[in-house]
Amino acid sequence: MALLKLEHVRRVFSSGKQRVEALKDISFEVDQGDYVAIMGESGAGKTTLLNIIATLDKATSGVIQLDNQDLNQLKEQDAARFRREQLGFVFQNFNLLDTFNNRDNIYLPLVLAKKSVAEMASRLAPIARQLEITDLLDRYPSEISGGQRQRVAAARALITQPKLVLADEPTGALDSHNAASLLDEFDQVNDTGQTILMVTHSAVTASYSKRVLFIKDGVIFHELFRGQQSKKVYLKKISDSLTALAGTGEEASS
Ligand SMILES: Nc1ncnc2c1ncn2[C@@H]1O[C@H](COP(=O)(O)OP(=O)(O)OP(=O)(O)O)[C@@H](O)[C@H]1O
Repeated sequence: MALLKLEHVRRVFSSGKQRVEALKDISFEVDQGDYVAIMGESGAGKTTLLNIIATLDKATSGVIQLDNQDLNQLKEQDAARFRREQLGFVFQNFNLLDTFNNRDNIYLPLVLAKKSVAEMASRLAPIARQLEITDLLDRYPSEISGGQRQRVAAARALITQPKLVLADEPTGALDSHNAASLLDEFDQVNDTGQTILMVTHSAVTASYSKRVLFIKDGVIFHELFRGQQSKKVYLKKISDSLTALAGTGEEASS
């Protein structure tokens, strides 16, 4: 059974006479344990889609369900709690609080959920080991590298044991070495059964996923599955698909 289900999702932004149909008709399912990358050119609707799944925005029409719960029907106060308890977020710019040390940054969602210090510590230990940040926990975000900061942010996303991790350009601010090491960690996290949905512009980043959805003008234009292919072959197919995607845009506008 699908963990996340979208059916005919549409999002229209209107202000005055202007009307933008950011998402026209999006349907897809994500099973538990899947690792899905969403790609598409600027303005394709990726952020809009991620915001709707994150309950930060509502669809104009259509159905969005996580674990059979209808997200478009959530009231704002329930949505805040839903986000805290069911979702983990990893952003391009880390979004860590500079006045908190790394441990307290990671604990924050559990503090909001009123968990005990003992429980927070016992949850953190294995995650910190896996992400190789145990020795960095007493330092502040300003005292560690970008790659390490993103691993701290990943720990904060995972510590609530979310049903779904949403990552928005998680490697966008990282050099290729740090990006590769973060994505290796994501792979291991996914191997433990954690479901991940990631928006990225990078074909290399997307090649770590099990499946890529390509969005164009608010619809799903194309889909690739990694299956048993090597990462190299999968990466080539992702790059070719991006070229085809850009090509159809040029044809359409010429
Ligand atoms: N609040 C808004 N009001 C009006 N139009 C909007 C709003 N937010 C997004 N749009 C429009 O919806 C479309 C999709 O935008 P979206 O931000 O989802 O694209 P994207 O694929 O994430 O782009 P990028 O890769 O540049 O971040 C664009 O045409 C954008 O201008």
